[in-house]
Amino acid sequence: MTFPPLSSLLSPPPKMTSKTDRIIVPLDVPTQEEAIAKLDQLPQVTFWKVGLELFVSSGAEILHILKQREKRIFLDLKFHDIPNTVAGACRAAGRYGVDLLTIHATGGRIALNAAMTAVNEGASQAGVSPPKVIAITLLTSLTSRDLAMDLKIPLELPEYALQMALLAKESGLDGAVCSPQEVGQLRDICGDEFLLVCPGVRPSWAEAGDQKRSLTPAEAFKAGADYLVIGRPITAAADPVAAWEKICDELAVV
Ligand SMILES: O=C(O)c1cc(=O)[nH]c(=O)n1[C@@H]1O[C@H](COP(=O)(O)O)[C@@H](O)[C@H]1O
Repeated sequence: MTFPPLSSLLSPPPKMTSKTDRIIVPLDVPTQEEAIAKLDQLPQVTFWKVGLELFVSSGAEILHILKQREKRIFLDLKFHDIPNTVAGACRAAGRYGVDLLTIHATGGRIALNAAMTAVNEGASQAGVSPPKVIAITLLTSLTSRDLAMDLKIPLELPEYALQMALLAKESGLDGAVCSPQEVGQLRDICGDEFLLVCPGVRPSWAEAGDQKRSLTPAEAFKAGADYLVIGRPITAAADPVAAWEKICDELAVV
């Protein structure tokens, strides 16, 4: 008799979860104290992202704090290195018992394979569920011009993002990170089981900032995103609670 993986018991699949539980808010702050202040300010947020700024400045303790509060955790460290180094980092990250972990697809097939093996080893050593591992396709701050002129990639941007997602899928990853502008195409081609997480989401009333390929939250879900990452429109708003509620209200009517 086979049992479902523990991770699927802990985190219901996106299609069974409300849209607001599928919004991930990043803790893009320089100190643990500021991160805790955000958690206190927005207790209704169920899924938080810990990224490079907070993890490099404050370490892993914030992960334990989030677990104590029964939050889901996206550990967004965007690993990008040779296979041996990526595997070592993934083995360590697999021990934390987080829900999502990022790695750059451009690390290549061998690094992606090694990441999956290592994350499972780390999780089983620690007796926790392994995170879903998702690949960065093309950062949402980049434009078609950047791709062609600076990165010298001779593909149209949507085609490049798709190829990176397919590489991740063939390498056994659980999903990909993409902009909302590419998510529809990736959903059609990669299928319903492939997890698609979209940052670069902007309500119509929010500043774009450094995000270059945005859609609104409603448009991003409609196009096929499983999860949205929405930061500054909420966290940098004059009233973050009001901004969160406004986004939830806008999603409730679509
Ligand atoms: O992996 C990510 O989460 C990520 C990938 C990407 O392509 N673009 C992107 O913006 N992100 C992250 O998503 C968050 C977006 O934050 P805001 O631009 O403030 O909404 C940041 O924490 C980024 O690090």
